[in-house]
Amino acid sequence: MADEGKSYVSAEVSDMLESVSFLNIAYQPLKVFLRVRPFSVAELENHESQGCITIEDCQTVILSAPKESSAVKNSERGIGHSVHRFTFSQVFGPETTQSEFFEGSMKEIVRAYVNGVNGLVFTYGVTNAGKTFTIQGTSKDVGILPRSVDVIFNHIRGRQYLKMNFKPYLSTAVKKLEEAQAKQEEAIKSAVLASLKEETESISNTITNMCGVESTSSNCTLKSLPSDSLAENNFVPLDIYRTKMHQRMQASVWISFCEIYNEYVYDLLNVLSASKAQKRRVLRICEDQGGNSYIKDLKWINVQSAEEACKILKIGNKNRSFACTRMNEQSSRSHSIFSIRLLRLTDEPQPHVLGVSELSFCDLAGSERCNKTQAFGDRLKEAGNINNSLHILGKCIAALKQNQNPKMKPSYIPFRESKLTRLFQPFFCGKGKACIIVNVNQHASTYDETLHVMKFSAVAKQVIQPILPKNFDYFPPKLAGGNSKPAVHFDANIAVDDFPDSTETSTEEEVDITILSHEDLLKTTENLKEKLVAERQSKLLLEVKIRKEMAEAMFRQLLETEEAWSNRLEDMKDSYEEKLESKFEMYKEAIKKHAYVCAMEQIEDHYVPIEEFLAEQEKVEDRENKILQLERQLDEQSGRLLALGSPNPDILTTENNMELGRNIIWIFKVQFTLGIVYKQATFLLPLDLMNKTMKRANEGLQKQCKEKEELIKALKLKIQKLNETLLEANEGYRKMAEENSQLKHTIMLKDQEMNSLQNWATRVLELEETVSSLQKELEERKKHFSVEELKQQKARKGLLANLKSTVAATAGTPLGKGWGKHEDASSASRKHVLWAHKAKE
Ligand SMILES: Nc1ncnc2c1ncn2[C@@H]1O[C@H](COP(=O)(O)OP(=O)(O)OP(=O)(O)O)[C@@H](O)[C@H]1O
Repeated sequence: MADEGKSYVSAEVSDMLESVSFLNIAYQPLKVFLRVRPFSVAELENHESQGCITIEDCQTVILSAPKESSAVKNSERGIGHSVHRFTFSQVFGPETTQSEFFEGSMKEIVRAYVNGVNGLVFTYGVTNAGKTFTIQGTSKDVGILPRSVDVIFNHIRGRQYLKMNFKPYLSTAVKKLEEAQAKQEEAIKSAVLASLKEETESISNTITNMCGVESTSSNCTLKSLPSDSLAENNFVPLDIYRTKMHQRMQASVWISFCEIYNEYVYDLLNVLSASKAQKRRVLRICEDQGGNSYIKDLKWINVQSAEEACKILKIGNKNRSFACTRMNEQSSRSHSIFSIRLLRLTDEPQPHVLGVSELSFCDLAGSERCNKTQAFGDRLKEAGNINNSLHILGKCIAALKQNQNPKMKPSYIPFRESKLTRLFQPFFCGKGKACIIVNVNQHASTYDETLHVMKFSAVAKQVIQPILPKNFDYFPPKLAGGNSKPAVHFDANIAVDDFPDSTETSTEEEVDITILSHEDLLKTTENLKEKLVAERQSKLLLEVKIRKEMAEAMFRQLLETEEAWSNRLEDMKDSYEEKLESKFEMYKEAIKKHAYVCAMEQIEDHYVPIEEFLAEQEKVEDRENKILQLERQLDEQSGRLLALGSPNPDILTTENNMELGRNIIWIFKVQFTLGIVYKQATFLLPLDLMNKTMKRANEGLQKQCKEKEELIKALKLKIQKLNETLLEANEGYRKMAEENSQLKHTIMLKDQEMNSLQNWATRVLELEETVSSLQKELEERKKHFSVEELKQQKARKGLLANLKSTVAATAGTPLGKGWGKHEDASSASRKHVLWAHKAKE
């Protein structure tokens, strides 16, 4: 049995954790929850149940491959196992209710979120595994998203900031809006809400029932929820996490909903015209100065109740890309991201922002293979894009896991290769807590896909997540006021309770110094001086520490950026090289093909099969032989004829002896062999006809000879033509050689392109130089800072001298007045020094 998903973290990572402990970064393993969905009646009837998944305990499941699965076939071939064991942060069986699941998985994240820590939850699994059910649920049985919204609104109840003049901006910033802009926001919200028809409000009604807006007690849900639903779901009150919130704090909730479909980002809250013919606008992913990704121009809608939030969820769902696959009638074909930003503001007439935290729910598209869904055309393209982005997510998780092992060479994490991972990147780099919900069904038919999902989660479970300390601003927020001027300063990860209350005053400052004696005053002055020095020293130390941390963080960021760039360059170089090589090959092939086709065409025109040619040649030789034979025969016959022309006396005697008037019968046997035909002719001729006959035979033979000669001529002509064809083929070959040389020339040009790529590499070197110059600058700044330090010390000495002389000079004057002036002057000079220092910085 393969044992997967165990935590191998402690031994490997402890060294690394020690080495970075000075940065006070908290590390915690990524939480991975498994939810097994129950069978539906139809599935049980289809015999989908084959005992593939067995829950061993609350953290372990065992997967046993069914007979038809590839896993069984592979294990029979000796590749892999047919039984696998996986461990998770927690396993939720098919009988788990929505509320139990929310309790077990989301508690920690939502609690951290309302206290200012960002959170990301995403569901991973094959189509029809219950991802959407887990996040959104049904109108009767809501999922983790509506439940989290409910907890958030219960948490901020009574302290909601109802105006819309503070709005989330970029990735972690807040923008202060003018009155007109705030009104515009209200109009946008009304337009979005108006797009939802009245009759489709069942979810939100349920939520209204659940949270019972008019009710104030924490168990209002129990009171207002329908009794049957309560019995069915064993519902647990949602607002049990109502934490002690600073009474003087207000909160404003903003919501966005988008989808990544075929690697394009779309805003699901964009109101489209009723005709639906309008094309959806594609949004871009950008980065702010801190390197945080955000979706440019994404709509953020201010919501003031859980009901409104659910309406918005419903509106977004209407615009989502669903399709009917073979495995799920309403399959999500995109990754959807529902985000809630909580702005924490001070409770003042002119509030200022204390912090922003974000909670995102990402419902990933199903990770099925294309053949299982029987996808074609658009569906196939979707499946390809879904699989690609999930594959890159898997690659990032694997690289994160590898990089946490200090013994292994750090590998490049391809966050930028897909939109999804680009948006998730900050969560894996310390922006907040992330958790993965792995959804699986128990179908035997999707066993192989489920096994794949489990393997992904086994790797994910070993990832250690860094959580940056609250005072460590790794992602410095850009802050903008009404006119995009810097307005408010806050740290996204600082909890409200951690903020010092600026309105509180020290009791010491409130002492009336006019009632003190001269000695007491001197003592107080001395005390104050000491305190001042101590305070300054501690501030300086703090500043040095902060600067050091900042410098280290910056340096690290620079190194990371440099590494990322050089990796990217390497990748680009490799891919260009690959592309060039494949193009060369393509061109080569194309030219070869072209040349071959041309040669074939030429040959086809003049083609004489070699067998035919040889047969013709044989025939010619045959006929030549026959002609020779015939000539020889002719000679013989003409010799005989000549002999007959001067008759032998013996013969004549014999002839005389023969009957007069009787013709002498000469029997000639003329054998002709013309071509393939053998002809035997027997002539019985009277002597006087013989000459004529011979003459005719001679003529015939001559005619035949002529014919043969003509045939020979024709054959010679054919041979000549064949020779010409050969010459042409030769010419074609020569042209091909020429084209080949042209190709070589092209290759040379491509080589030059390669050289230009090498110039890129030189640019990398230049970048390195820039980094070193930045380092130098940093050094200089440090030096500068120490010089400033010296100056400040001098100013401080001058300040003290001033103080002394003023005390001496005011010995006879009313104390309060002189002291007050002196205080003003010294604070002015202090401010002056500080301003000068800031300006130099
Ligand atoms: N825990 C559960 N209890 C009861 N029914 C469930 C559960 N999980 C899922 N279902 C039901 O299974 C079906 C498929 O679930 P769902 O649509 O959530 O799958 P999915 O993984 O989101 O699929 P896709 O990726 O195709 O969108 C739905 O009808 C849903 O109601």
